[in-house]
Amino acid sequence: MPDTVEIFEVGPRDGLQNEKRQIPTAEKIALVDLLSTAGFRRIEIASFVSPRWVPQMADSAEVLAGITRMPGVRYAALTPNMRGYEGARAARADEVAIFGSASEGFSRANVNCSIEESLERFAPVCAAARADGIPVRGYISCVIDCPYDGPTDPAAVARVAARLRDLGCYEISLGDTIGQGRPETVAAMLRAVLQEVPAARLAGHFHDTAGRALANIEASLELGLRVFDAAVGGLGGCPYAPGAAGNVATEAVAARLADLGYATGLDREVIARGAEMARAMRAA
Ligand SMILES: CC(=O)SCCNC(=O)CCNC(=O)[C@H](O)C(C)(C)COP(=O)(O)OP(=O)(O)OC[C@H]1O[C@@H](n2cnc3c(N)ncnc32)[C@H](O)[C@@H]1OP(=O)(O)O
Ligand SMILES: CC(=O)CC(=O)O
Repeated sequence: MPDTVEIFEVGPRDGLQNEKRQIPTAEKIALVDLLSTAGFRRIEIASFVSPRWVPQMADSAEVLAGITRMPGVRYAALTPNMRGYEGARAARADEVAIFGSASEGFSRANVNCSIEESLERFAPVCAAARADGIPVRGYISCVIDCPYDGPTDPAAVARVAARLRDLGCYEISLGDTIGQGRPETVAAMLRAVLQEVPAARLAGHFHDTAGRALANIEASLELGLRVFDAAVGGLGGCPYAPGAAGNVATEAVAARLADLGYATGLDREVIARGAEMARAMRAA
């Protein structure tokens, strides 16, 4: 039996959030509906953040209302605070994600508060989600390098990971937001985090800015990670992380995992069509 690796598709959220053209809601829904037939178990499609900060995600409730929900697929949404959580719950997101940072500079630029203040905002979100039976995923951005503060100390990532674990996140996704990781720096960061959180509750989230995302995924596989975030067509970036190029492309991760002998359960032909659709959305 081949070892199984899950790809968590984030294209409709992380992929599209940075696109300059306001993509019509119908196009987003069509992309999600296609991806829903590819075999993903989780797809991140929405973000209940300030529409002034991220205008592209302003139609998140309409996207959640318009998709055809595929049984067995969980549709996820980012929720930075209680207001975001209430929006996601009303729109029937199947799971939510809180998103913190390992670096103070990025925390301030992205969510307008310190790391500690962001964790204070997340606490009621996690409590409410627990009461509602909605799973919460946690992100940590800038786990390797920060566009404002420079290299990130692995111990800082481990500290935030422990806090997200204590808040009840079922999984913590480690974001190399500006794609500067190398296999050796990724391994050093993971060794620190693994002191606090087991590999079974971690995911890798690599941007391909420097073309090393696949090598960084391989380094993470060696340390036991079996979930990786990716975006069809390599879409993506963060409006508050200068230099953050696209997420690692889902089709490239699926191909590399197949070459390495891992099963993903994905239909690569559907993913290829999703990648084409994503590229057309970007080119329009
Ligand atoms: C690496 C990544 O890709 S992470 C994802 C990309 N980054 C993001 O999505 C971060 C976006 N950031 C934000 O939306 C903001 O920084 C916030 C909402 C998290 C915090 O902003 P703050 O200014 O500290 O919040 P504050 O509570 O003072 O509200 C500011 C404004 O946002 C609105 N707001 C606050 N929370 C939300 C929310 N969840 N949804 C919609 N609007 C909101 C407020 O009503 C207020 O509106 P106004 O400007 O019309 O008066
Ligand atoms: C929240 C994210 O999208 C993670 C990251 O890229 O830092």
